[in-house]
Amino acid sequence: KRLVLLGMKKRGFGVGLWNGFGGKVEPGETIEQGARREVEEESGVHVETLHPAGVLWFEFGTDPMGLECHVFTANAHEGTVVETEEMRPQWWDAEALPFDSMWPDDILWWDHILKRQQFAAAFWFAADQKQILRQAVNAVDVLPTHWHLALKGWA
Ligand SMILES: COc1nc(N)nc2c1ncn2[C@H]1C[C@H](O)[C@@H](COP(=O)(O)OP(=O)(O)OP(=O)(O)O)O1
Repeated sequence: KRLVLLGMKKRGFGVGLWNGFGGKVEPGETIEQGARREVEEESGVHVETLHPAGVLWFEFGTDPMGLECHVFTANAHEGTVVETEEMRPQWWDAEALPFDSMWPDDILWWDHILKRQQFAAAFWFAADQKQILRQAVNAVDVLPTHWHLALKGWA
């Protein structure tokens, strides 16, 4: 059985939802370095090797600011998983994630992760951040580097 570590977000954006570990990239970091740091800050473990899995674009209502989110997977970690100020961690069966308590886009691309198929997706949410009004999910051979720009002529 494949297990996946998710964290229950205890504060801030997405509070009350199970999610992967992540956050904003800091100045001077690559996206991958930012992902590694966020995993460490939020779960206590070090993940040396990260596999790029997908890229997501989110927009909310009429907010002109979108969010580009890069999804990585890791098959191994060093250290002990701990609860942190931001996340309460729990292992889940990869085939039975708690989608009812996750961001609503997750169920729409998770299958690509299970199949190890890279993907590029975009979701236009209502202003309430709950309902998805429009979506596009595509398997890709090569992950786009500037997804939010590339998708202008795509979705
Ligand atoms: C809108 O749909 C989303 N779906 C999924 N699966 N994940 C999302 C969605 N919107 C945001 N996220 C992810 C992206 C990040 O991994 C977290 C949010 O990160 P956070 O706000 O905690 O960023 P930090 O830099 O850690 O913030 P602090 O400075 O407050 O620690 O959710």
